[in-house]
Amino acid sequence: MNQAIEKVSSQLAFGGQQIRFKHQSQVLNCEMQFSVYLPPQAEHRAVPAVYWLSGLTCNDENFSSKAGAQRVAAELGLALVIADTSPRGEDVADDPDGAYDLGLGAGFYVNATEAPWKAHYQMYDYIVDELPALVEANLPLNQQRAISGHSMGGHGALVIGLRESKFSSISAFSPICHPTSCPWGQKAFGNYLGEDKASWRQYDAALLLQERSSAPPIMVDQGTADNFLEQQLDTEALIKANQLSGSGAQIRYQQGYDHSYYFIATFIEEHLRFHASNLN
Ligand SMILES: N[C@@H](CCC(=O)N[C@@H](CS)C(=O)NCC(=O)O)C(=O)O
Repeated sequence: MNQAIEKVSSQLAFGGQQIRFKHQSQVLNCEMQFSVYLPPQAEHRAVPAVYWLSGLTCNDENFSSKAGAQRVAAELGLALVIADTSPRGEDVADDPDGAYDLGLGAGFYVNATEAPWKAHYQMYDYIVDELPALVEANLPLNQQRAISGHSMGGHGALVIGLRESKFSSISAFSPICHPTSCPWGQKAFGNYLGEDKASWRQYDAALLLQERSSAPPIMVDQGTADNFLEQQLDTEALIKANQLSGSGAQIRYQQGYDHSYYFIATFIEEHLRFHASNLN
């Protein structure tokens, strides 16, 4: 899968480069964009990468412009690989009513099995296989990887990190911890995966974690003033799964923080230092 990537834009930041690329995705069957921060160290050697998965309504630019992650990534010599949240393009299926929680901007990091979604919505394989192969073939990255994300992307990071050994540590902000039992998850999985709920389990972080006897290092931060906490995120399910598995995930409530990028910007430094300590 050694395909070409084309630079769309590039800015200098903290001595490194914040770059946006586009490419034709074989897995998603459409043109995609993603962003990469290359720290200054990447001029001289291949560096490890933290993959970032964003939440509902986002593309690759929310994190690059709002999280303020570049300063610490430059210090630690970490690349940031920032993905989009769904396939894109005029022929890509979307929610018929234009809802924000299904279709464009809401791929949920699953491989859809149901029409009309399955033609493009293969985000699990895109993040696990195509994107790492693409960036490692074209950019000065070594094969050391960590994965992180926010909300729907926190769900994606936990699920992918628990299932795939290629990521050495996992972190999440405000993740959707138990999507098989919340409205966002049930709507998305019902559409993308169909009514057979057995197929949903492979994409539920709480269910995956409780079945594990060990897991990679995990750090989760959840704000107590997050409007989505009660109805959608179910951090308590992840805490119970962590106790059942004994896998030692750090799951922290942060008093007074909400669901926004101000929360992410506050704690991203701790997450990047956590990943760097596990990558080295
Ligand atoms: N639009 C939705 C919420 C969408 C939302 O909060 N998206 C989060 C991820 S779940 C986000 O990161 N938004 C983009 C941003 O803040 O830049 C609503 O109004 O209920």
